[in-house]
Amino acid sequence: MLVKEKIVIGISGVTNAGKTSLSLRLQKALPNCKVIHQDDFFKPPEEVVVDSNGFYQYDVITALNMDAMMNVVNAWIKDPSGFKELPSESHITSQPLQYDPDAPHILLIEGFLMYTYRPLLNVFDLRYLLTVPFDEAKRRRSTRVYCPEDPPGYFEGHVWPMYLEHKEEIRSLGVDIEPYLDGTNPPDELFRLAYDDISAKVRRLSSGV
Ligand SMILES: Nc1ncnc2c1ncn2[C@@H]1O[C@H](COP(=O)(O)OP(=O)(O)OP(=O)(O)O)[C@@H](O)[C@H]1O
Ligand SMILES: NC(=O)c1ccc[n+]([C@@H]2O[C@H](CO)[C@@H](O)[C@H]2O)c1
Repeated sequence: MLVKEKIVIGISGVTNAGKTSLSLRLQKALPNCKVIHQDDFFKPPEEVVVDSNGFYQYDVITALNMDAMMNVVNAWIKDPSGFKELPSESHITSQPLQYDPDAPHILLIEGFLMYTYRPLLNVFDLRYLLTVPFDEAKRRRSTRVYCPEDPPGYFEGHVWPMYLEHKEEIRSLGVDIEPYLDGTNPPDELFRLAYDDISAKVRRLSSGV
């Protein structure tokens, strides 16, 4: 008998910290686990504000369709084993890769801007933050192609300052965060650190001891 049958876990952190890679690995290893990616809910460019430098303001909450994201989250909360009420399952991984009828359902939500958005903040049972320093985040980001592409100076002029503001807001709100995960760990080590911490806490939350 489970004390808690549904557990929602946040994997947040700066751009390119490794959130997507880590979440997909965790999904393969955790029982009854699905993943939602916040990046799937960006508004189209024509709905994103452009500042006086010509920078699209992508790294703020208004660039995301959070109502649509909350609809998917709430659909999982209502019925973690199916999404019959949604027209499409495209914004959530379709099926868990590990089944265990005696284990709770787990939802991993990964995204860069989640712990200052109150409707989502209150849904999490566990909140993780992946950190990487400025130089590493910038280096990794320079290997990626976003749509629209990052213009010169975008990382220093928009992405990183917005991240710092977000981190400060998390601190000032007093949001509870699990021990930070160091995203500069090699992928296997990072996975092991996260998996061990999450599985111990899921066991504790679901059994009530
Ligand atoms: N532990 C790691 N060590 C080194 N590089 C990593 C690690 N994890 C991911 N990467 C690399 O960093 C880049 C970003 O990874 P990933 O997409 O998982 O991060 P993210 O935090 O989801 O990024 P974004 O917020 O931009 O979507 C990729 O090029 C990936 O190969
Ligand atoms: N997915 C998108 O529409 C998009 C477009 C431009 C930039 N981004 C970046 O994604 C990161 C979060 O993963 C943010 O740092 C955005 O700048 C996303």
